[in-house]
Amino acid sequence: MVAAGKMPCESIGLDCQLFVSEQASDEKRMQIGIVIVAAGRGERAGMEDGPKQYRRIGGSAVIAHTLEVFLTWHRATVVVVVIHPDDRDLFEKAIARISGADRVLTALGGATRQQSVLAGLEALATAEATHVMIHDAARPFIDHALLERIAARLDAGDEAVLPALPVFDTLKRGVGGIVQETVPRDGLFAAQTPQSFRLPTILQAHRDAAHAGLEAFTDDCSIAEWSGTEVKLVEGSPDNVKLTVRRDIIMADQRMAGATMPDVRTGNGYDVHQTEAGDGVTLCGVFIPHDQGLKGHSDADVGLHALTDALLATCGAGDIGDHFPPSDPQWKGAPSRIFLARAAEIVRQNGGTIMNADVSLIAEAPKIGPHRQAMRETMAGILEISVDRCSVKATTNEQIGFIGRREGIAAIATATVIYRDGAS
Ligand SMILES: Nc1ccn([C@@H]2O[C@H](COP(=O)(O)OP(=O)(O)OP(=O)(O)O)[C@@H](O)[C@H]2O)c(=O)n1
Ligand SMILES: C[C@](O)(CO)[C@H](O)COP(=O)(O)O
Repeated sequence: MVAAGKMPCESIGLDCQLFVSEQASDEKRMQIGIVIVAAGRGERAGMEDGPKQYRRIGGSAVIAHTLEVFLTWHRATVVVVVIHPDDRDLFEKAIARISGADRVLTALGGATRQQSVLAGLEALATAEATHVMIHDAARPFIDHALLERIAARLDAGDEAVLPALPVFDTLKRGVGGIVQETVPRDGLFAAQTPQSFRLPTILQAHRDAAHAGLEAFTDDCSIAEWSGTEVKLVEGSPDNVKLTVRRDIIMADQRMAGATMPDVRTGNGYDVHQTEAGDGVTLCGVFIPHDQGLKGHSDADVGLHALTDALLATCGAGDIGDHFPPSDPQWKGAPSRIFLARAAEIVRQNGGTIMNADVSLIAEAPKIGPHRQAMRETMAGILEISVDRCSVKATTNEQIGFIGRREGIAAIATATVIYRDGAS
């Protein structure tokens, strides 16, 4: 249905590219651009932890959730995000892991939401869009079903569309803590976003309002109403709440966390060391008396080396040689538990929880079975996880090849890690 392509553009704020999609013929007449306003300070939510649109809910910034919904909606052509000039770093960090984020255009916002929207509309006007959906970054629970309901109204020719829900509470007007009157709620609706328009209509209305010095509009439909445009109501979504106060963010975090798919990653590792004359080998942290030793810069523990690589692989952190180069004399004869502990630390620093560690040892001798439990307990101790999450298996090489000739011992390992925030 949609073939996405890139088109270079002049960025207003940051380097960027426009996201352009070729619509199927039935939708070709309409190009729906998106403006997401994210330049507010979020004072009502408290500024101690930064503007609310960059606070984390369910492991990602609020704005990342919002943006993802639009970037994955097949009818969105151009996406403009309006940011505060002080928030460039916060924005880039927040969207770094979103697929398609490199195709987002940014503009710089103003002191009021109204000014920020106008900046976004002006940016959109330079791109190919016939219609626009204007959305609050602070409404991360927007969904495709609501976008489709609104788009259907635009397809039908409506100039201005407002998603809204009827007000169910009894409404009071109060002054100084005293109720003055009960306000009839019949016909009253709570306005949501994305408020959606034919682009030339709302752009002109916004420009006219600004020229007239009218700066107190809190939403875009008010401006359309002021300009004499008929605004059609569509049913909003009860989930599409705006995060306004601190409690909203806490609730949103709990809700997102419950809904977020776990980010489960697996990594594998392999290691081999040559045998040499000696009196024993260290495998998975356990010394086993034997008629051979293992040659290596450290203690040559192939099991823990393979597992170290497997863990590093779950967060793209390179391999054991990157962190503990064999050329570095400080690792001479080092116990390999140091390497594994460091890999576990790196995983945790990236937001990972180690779920499982599995090592297969491939050795003609010594016999591993009698030591397997001690090995599992050693691994569990180093990784600080329970023993039932650690596994050690062993096999001979059926007397074939270098392992079969007792010239070396090898290990392969698999690690499973769940990441909360996405590894960085
Ligand atoms: N100057 C502004 C003010 C608001 N917004 C955006 O408009 C949306 C809705 O505004 P609101 O919830 O009022 O956000 P804030 O202005 O940030 O909040 P507060 O009034 O509590 O400071 C938010 O996504 C906000 O970032 C904006 O882009 N530019
Ligand atoms: C646009 C809006 O989200 C619709 O409900 C709302 O008007 C923003 O107003 P606020 O007063 O800045 O919260």
